[in-house]
Amino acid sequence: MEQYLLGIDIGTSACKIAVFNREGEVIATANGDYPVYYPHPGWAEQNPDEWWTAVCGAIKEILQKGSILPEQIAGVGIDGQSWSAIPMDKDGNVLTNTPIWMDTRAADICEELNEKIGADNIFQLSGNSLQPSYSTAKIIWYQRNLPDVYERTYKVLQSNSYIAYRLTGEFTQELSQGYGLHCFDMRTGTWNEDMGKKLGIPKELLPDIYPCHEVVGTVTSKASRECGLAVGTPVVAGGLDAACGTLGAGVIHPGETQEQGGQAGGMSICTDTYKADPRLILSYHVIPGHWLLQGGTTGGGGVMRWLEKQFGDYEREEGKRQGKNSLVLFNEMAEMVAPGSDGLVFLPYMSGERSPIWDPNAKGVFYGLDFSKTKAHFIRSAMEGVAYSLKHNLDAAKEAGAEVSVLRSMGGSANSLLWTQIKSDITGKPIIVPSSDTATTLGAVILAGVGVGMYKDFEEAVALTVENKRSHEPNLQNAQAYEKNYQVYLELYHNLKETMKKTGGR
Ligand SMILES: Nc1ncnc2c1ncn2[C@@H]1O[C@H](COP(=O)(O)OP(=O)(O)O)[C@@H](O)[C@H]1O
Ligand SMILES: O=C(CO)[C@@H](O)[C@H](O)COP(=O)(O)O
Repeated sequence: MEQYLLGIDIGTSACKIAVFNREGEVIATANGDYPVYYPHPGWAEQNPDEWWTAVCGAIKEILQKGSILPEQIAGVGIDGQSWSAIPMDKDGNVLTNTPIWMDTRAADICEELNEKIGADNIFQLSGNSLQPSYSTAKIIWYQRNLPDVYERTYKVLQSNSYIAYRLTGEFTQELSQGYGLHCFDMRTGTWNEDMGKKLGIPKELLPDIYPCHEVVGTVTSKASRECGLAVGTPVVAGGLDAACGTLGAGVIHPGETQEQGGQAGGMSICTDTYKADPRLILSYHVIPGHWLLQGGTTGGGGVMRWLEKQFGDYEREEGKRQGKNSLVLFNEMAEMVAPGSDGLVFLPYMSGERSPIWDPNAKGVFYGLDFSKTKAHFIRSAMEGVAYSLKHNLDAAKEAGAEVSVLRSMGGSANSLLWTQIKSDITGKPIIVPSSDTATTLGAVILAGVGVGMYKDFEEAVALTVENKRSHEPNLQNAQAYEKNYQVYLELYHNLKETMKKTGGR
């Protein structure tokens, strides 16, 4: 009976489940959707129980459609979106929806803590500046605004650890998501009790930390009844989605870099020495002894999803007639517009903005409208705006001493040849695409495979499983149009920053 590995990705737009064989071939995939709730400006929440329901549905589907026996699954790896803060009671109940990585409701708390503790003291320990998107201030927000929830909280979990809990009944934290909390010492990978006290986060709320590939438990009989996996199937601690996607894109050596096009956009540079910058994001990689210097916008692939939802009724219908995805039609339209979108420039700050500007008041902007502009211009300029944010982050990383030569792209946006080419042209970097939709689950599966001993180590796993599908070289003919627009992009935010504060948003 051939043995397989199962990967679970708790993405922002959906959970993605995939079963792989040892060689990294996809045996079957299934997705399960769930909503993001935006109850107030600046808020963005999800219901972790809805993640679990979607995961169970997708696992059952995958076992059935892949004709896979539950006993064939040798191990499970889970990755998840960053910076959730799931308050759990002792019996394993979720006490309220979790604010997700886009949520900026705790901006005032961050200002207060930065003032009181010293922004630099926080950064020196955690390698990250204290910003509302991270998990830290969300916990303090519960304390102040939902005291009943806070009182009943036994442990705070992250997205992937929550699914690990539902599968195994174990409360855990793994290294790569430690960066969500500013009492996590980024040099030693341990909780720092002293900083926890200063921030107001007692150590008791935080689970023990495990290496990402360590087996933390096995599937319980309750979980088996709910999701269909066999009782006793080993589950590893798992990791951050960006870090698993980085591993699944084959990025395991210093200097290698992943480009991420999920709901969020961004990049992750692999380092084997501690290299932090307050404008960027620092986490542990999911492979031991390595860090990821990351940059991330709030408006990555999600911008295209949003445009499609708001303005894609016609393409959705037409797509059905032509047997094409509406996003494929969006791509075809954008290809008809010249590089630079005839001067239409987009700022992708769709839920405030994360690195490198860290501004919860930042807003999305289309600049340069006139009567000649069409829907196709909006689509292309949205793609270009996301690519400018990538360049902005890469430039900040270069200033921090992390030089990048090649990008390895993953995530839904990497399905688009046009968007990937635009990113290559705007950054001036060659881009390799190993796999777009399954890189992240592959990373989770590699963790499981190393954890249960199916692979000797990460080198062997990556050599066996990661395959380059296509590559893009930067087209320098487009450089001038893009460079001009990039300067406008930078100036727009600079000039609108104060105005953005006045128009609310949080
Ligand atoms: N052909 C395409 N062209 C442009 N964008 C695409 C295409 N296919 C998928 N996407 C984008 O990919 C995003 C989903 O990527 P995914 O990696 O699945 O995200 P997440 O992990 O955040 O749920 C969507 O927001 C969608 O806009
Ligand atoms: O913050 C990060 C990585 O540090 C983001 O990548 C989020 O984890 C969201 O990921 P997606 O759901 O968009 O894949």
